Amino acid sequence: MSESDSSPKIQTTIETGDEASRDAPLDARDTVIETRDLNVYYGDEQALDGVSMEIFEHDVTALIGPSGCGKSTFLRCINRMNDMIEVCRVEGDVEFGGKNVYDDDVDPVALRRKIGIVFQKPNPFPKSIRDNVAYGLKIQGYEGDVDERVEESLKAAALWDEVKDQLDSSGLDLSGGQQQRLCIARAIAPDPEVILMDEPTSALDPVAASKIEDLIDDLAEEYTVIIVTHNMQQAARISDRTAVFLTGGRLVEYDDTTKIFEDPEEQRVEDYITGKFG
Ligand SMILES: Nc1ncnc2c1ncn2[C@@H]1O[C@H](COP(=O)(O)OP(=O)(O)OP(=O)(O)O)[C@@H](O)[C@H]1O
Repeated sequence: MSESDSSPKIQTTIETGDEASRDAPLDARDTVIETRDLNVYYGDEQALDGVSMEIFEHDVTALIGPSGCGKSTFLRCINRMNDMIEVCRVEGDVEFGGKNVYDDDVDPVALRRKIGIVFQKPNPFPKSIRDNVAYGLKIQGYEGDVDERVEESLKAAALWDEVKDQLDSSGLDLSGGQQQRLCIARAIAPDPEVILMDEPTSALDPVAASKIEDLIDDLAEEYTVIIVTHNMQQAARISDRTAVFLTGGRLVEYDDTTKIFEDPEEQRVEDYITGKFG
């Protein structure tokens, strides 16, 4: 059986207690993802060192830190994108909705529908706009109205008004910012719980980047968003909580974004944020 036609093994609903929403105070949000003592190696090189962290529902969580400190590695562990890197070895737990995503009975393809990912460089398929968004739906054997879902996803990605009359044109003909929103629509279509974003605006001009930032705020009404960014102003602007990774793949401080940027506990974090290194 191929990965794509196997039935979803990952739990697809998250047990939440009280009605959680973006309006809930930060300390009242439910845990969606929890890592415990996560260690990741590429061959002999350790990229993450004992990372234990909870991600909360409807949060925008920013992962910041200097180059090579393991932010992208951490992000890719959450939906098992690191499985595709042969030399990569993961130890420890990554729980999503209470289930360890590294358990043998978890289907990584089903997991990636629940935890979508958007990369730094927009990477639409060389297909029509419609087919780009419908791609995941077709793989999962979606039984609803595909065109309706494509429209909903493009609306949720703030792209519908710009492309509704050209759904059969190639996704590659769009501008960089539009291509990135198309990739966001593609991630949204299978109805995920979590959207991972790895520096989603760093390849875009400031206007296109600002549109994506606004969109992230809207997306958090519906989804949980985890974003890697090198741009500290961006982290401060758009995130609820910020995790600071430093050299050696260690999570050094994780707190409400305001606390991290205004009054961090760790001198090293203050030094990093104020530009003393990094
Ligand atoms: N595919 C890979 N094969 C081997 N080593 C890797 C691979 N990907 C990452 N690494 C190493 O793991 C460490 C962490 O890299 P990672 O890309 O996770 O850091 P990062 O904080 O996201 O960096 P950046 O901000 O530059 O994107 C680095 O030393 C990097 O060289």
